[in-house]
Amino acid sequence: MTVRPSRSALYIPGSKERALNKARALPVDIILFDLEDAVAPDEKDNARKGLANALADGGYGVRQRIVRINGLDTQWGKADAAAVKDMACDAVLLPKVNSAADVDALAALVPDLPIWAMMETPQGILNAADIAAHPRIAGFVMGTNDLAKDLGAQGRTAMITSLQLCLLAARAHGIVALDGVYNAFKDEEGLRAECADGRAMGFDGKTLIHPAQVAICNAVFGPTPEEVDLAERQIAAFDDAMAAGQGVAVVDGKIVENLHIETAQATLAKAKAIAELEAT
Ligand SMILES: CC(C)(COP(=O)(O)OP(=O)(O)OC[C@H]1O[C@@H](n2cnc3c(N)ncnc32)[C@H](O)[C@@H]1OP(=O)(O)O)[C@@H](O)C(=O)NCCC(=O)NCCSC(=O)C[C@H](O)C(=O)O
Ligand SMILES: [Mg+2]
Repeated sequence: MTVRPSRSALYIPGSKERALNKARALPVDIILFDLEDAVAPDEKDNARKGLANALADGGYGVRQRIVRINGLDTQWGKADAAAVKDMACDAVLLPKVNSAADVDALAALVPDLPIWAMMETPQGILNAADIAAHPRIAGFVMGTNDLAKDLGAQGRTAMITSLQLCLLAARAHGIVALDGVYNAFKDEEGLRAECADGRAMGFDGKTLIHPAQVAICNAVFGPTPEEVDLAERQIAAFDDAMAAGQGVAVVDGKIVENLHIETAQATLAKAKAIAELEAT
């Protein structure tokens, strides 16, 4: 089983040279190089050029490099799409995706790169299944700030239906799903709780805005030693049960069936992939 960890995805403003440099040494799984909301209108053209140069210089190691462009309905979107084709990146992230037709429009301009979709508009959420089914889509990124704005909503509870609709769509179509950002970047306990909530919902990881958030996010979205130990014991107990002609084992007073073994194997595969990543 091949697994690519997607625990932490850090936004880096494409216009901030120091942040672009710092990211080369951060233990983050995904870098979201931003040309959209983190870049002021007057800086857009310079940010596009500076980002292309930073990516060409390299040094981002095995981290997945994803460039968030401006929407194609903005004055910068088409130039971003044209530029991203030649950038040394792994995927392109389209903001404010409303429909699969929006993905078609970018796919026509950028023929080769996988496309990720920001899920952050009411229309986009309602069309999540169609968007996730698009053959070029590789991942969803929740945009909870824009969504809260458009819904006139406040707080995590107001996001739950939208988060779950996107997760259902992502799981139905086998793509990655990343939770939204936690804006209070100095509040470690609040971040930890929201990471745990996102993981419990089924997200693969969380988007971040500051390097100080990376360690907590990686820890919460990675399997704990206890989870690895349980997975190993479940697999061993199930193997013994099968050898004895039984289809069910019992571990820690709970039944273990084939479906639990699939989860246990996924846990071990994720732990192995993280260990390999962290050894590089
Ligand atoms: C939030 C910040 C503006 C804070 O910046 P700053 O005051 O510079 O923080 P620090 O002084 O604590 O920084 C310490 C060092 O870390 C580097 N740094 C800071 N942020 C980043 C980062 N994101 N990536 C890499 N490196 C970073 C600083 O350069 C300092 O380095 P050094 O001087 O060498 O020690 C700032 O963190 C920031 O701009 N964050 C990103 C904001 C952003 O990207 N916003 C857009 C994405 S969120 C969004 O749009 C979600 C979605 O669309 C939605 O709708 O919800
Ligand atoms: Mg947004």
